[in-house]
Amino acid sequence: MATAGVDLSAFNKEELPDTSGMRFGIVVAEWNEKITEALYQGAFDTFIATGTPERQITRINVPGTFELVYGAKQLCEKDIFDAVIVIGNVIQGETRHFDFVCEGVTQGVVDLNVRYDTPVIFCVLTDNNIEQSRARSGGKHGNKGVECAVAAVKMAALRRVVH
Ligand SMILES: Nc1c(NC[C@H](O)[C@H](O)[C@H](O)CO)[nH]c(=O)[nH]c1=O
Ligand SMILES: CC(=O)[C@@H](O)COP(=O)(O)O
Repeated sequence: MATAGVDLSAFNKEELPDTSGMRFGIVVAEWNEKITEALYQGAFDTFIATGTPERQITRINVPGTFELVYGAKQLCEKDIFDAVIVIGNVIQGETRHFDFVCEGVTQGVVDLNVRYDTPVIFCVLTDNNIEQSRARSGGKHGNKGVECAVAAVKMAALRRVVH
């Protein structure tokens, strides 16, 4: 099912656990910052809405999506977060660079989820154009940052159950 027809911002707070005792890390790419800042705000607001104290949300910035993996690795190494979200926006240009950035961050996040006990949530928009990015960062399809924060909360709760 594609994003079209899905509201990425839709969630029922009552169906989520209280996050007052949880800590979340958010790694934000500076490339396409208008998009990544909107994604970050969606994620941050969702954590606050589910009860996370602001002091328990840690943000770090990296230059671009390709560096998200290194940033998330630094947070995972601390082993203090219930979940980490990586936020990026990759937009197709004239060359195949798009493919390699997307492949690199995708495989890197997979590797982090295998190597560390901290769920790393993939909040990377990989779009053909800026219009698609706008639509998924608070536009007609909602905000993927919200969707990914909900995923982070659910995975954090799962991690506590299985521990
Ligand atoms: N074109 C985009 C990039 N490119 C930069 C890379 O992510 C990386 O920072 C560079 O190759 C140095 O390692 N990054 C994005 O986040 N979005 C793009 O559209
Ligand atoms: C994803 C990218 O790195 C890309 O936007 C860069 O653009 P180009 O392929 O035209 O160099």
